[in-house]
Amino acid sequence: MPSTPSLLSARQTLLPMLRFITPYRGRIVIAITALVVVAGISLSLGQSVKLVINNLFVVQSQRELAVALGILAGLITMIAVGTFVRFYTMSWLGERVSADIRRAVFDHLLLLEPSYFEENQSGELMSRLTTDTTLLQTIVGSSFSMALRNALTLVGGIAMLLVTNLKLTALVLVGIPLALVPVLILGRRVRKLSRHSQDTIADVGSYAGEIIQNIKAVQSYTREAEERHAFGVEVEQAFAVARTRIRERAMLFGSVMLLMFLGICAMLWVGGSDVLAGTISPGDLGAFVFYALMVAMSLATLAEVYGEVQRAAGAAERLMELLQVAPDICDPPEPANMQNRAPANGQMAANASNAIELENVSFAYPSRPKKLALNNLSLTIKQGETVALVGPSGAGKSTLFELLERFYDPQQGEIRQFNHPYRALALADLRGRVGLVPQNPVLFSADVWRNIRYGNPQASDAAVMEAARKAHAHDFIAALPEGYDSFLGERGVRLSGGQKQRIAIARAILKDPPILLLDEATSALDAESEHYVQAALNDLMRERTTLIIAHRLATVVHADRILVMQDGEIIDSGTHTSLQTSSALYRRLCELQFATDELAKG
Ligand SMILES: Nc1ncnc2c1ncn2[C@@H]1O[C@H](COP(=O)(O)OP(=O)(O)OP(=O)(O)O)[C@@H](O)[C@H]1O
Repeated sequence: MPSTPSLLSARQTLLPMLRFITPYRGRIVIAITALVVVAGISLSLGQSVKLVINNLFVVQSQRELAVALGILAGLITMIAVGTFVRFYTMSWLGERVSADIRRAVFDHLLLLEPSYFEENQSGELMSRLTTDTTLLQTIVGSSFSMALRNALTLVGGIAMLLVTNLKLTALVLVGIPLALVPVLILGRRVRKLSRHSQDTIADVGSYAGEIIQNIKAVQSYTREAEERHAFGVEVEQAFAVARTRIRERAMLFGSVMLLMFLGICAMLWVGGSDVLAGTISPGDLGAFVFYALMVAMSLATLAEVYGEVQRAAGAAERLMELLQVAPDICDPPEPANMQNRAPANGQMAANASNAIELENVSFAYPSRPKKLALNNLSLTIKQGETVALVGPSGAGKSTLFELLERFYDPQQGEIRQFNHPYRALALADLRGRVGLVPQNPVLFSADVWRNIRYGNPQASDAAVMEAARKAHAHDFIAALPEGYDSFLGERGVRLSGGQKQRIAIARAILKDPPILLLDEATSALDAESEHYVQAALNDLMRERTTLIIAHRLATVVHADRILVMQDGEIIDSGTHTSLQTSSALYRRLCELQFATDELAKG
């Protein structure tokens, strides 16, 4: 989404950026002081050059030459020290500010609701977190101080030129506006191209990310050649954009150099003639050339830095844009006070007999606003009840779970938890009371301890092991190569489906929520796994309000109530026995879904 840079957007970008820089005012003052001192001393070097040349060619005195060189050496030492201080402080600032921005962006991302991530690819967000922040680091850490130093040298240099020789200065000053023309024209284009370039790189990243994640699918369908080609096209597109950008930058840099040095040649011609005619001293011409070179160099550097600033402005724009995305789902200004922040089982307030209520809830996913995933749904689940959800694929069972975790807000109707409307509850309170055991549990690339403790970070080792025991997971964990210290997840031990589920169940046991959302695995587990998972679930469900997306006969038979869903509506409810006579859809589902169970039973 390339945007046209405007003054307004620049201001909108820079203002929020200030909040990241102001905490380090002190260091900025130190850096700028060092910078001004160095620039001042550099400018005075011209006078030393004049002294050295005049002593050498005009006075021809060995002693005075030594004094002039001594002064020069002293000044150069001061420049070295000043440069160290400036360089260190500015680079420190660059690293610090980009680290702060990285953290702020990540912290902000964690607040955004899942639908944001459906619309924005993770690869692009990653690229913003890494590439864009690195760009900003260069700008704060080096480009900014380079720009400031060179701007100072430019102004000081022109002043010194004027003092040294008016006629020659006039020549240089004609060259400067000429050099500024390409800077302004090309600089603007560089900024636009830079944003485009970053976007295409992000596309490359997300493409590769998706393929790597799904490498098995690619290989099993032997689509390597196609993917290679498609990725090649992406990379070449990114290269083409980058090539245009660097060509513009190179032209920017080259034309400034050309114009400046042509100007200096013209000046040497005029000045050299004056020295030959005896109207100015060789020292004056020497100092003048020194200042003119300084002015030329600083102008060239400014042109280059300008291009970089444009690039970084693009990066900053994207980052600040991201920080300004307001989460749609967030805490209310004054959350309802639920007395027990995490009520233990059976300790609920006496009036909280309804654990979950849905009243005329209608919901469509933001990406498919026309299709109602839940249609005018009303439902009350009493505390301690076990309710099974059954229904054909696409009926809205998982959607109901998503709403109960408040990943989305319904467009119509209200959801309540223990008599409090969802929108009045703090998210941490609301989600703290709901435990989810998903069909495909997520394991992080961390050890077993951390994976189970995700349910409750404060839990002691003993509590983690106790939860694992209750989830019938302790024995297989103990048999892992490093027991509870074994790494799971992406780069760790691969666990079977049943084992993963038991880890997820242990996590939920540790969290100890009053409401439980269970999404049973559809894939058949082997008899032994099934037995352990079922035993673990039975332990977990005891004394909790439980809502299960059921795929197994054993589950529905034990449920207090079964809800039959179709097309986002609850079309029937009752017990297994009553539904078998009252609901045709339920009977059909039973025949289809539970056929395997019956088969297994013999
Ligand atoms: N993130 C999403 N964005 C847009 N539409 C979605 C999204 N997730 C689900 N849907 C749609 O919402 C409807 C309900 O889907 P849901 O996943 O709740 O069904 P389900 O009953 O859980 O089915 P299954 O048993 O196959 O998981 C479907 O039409 C589905 O295509």
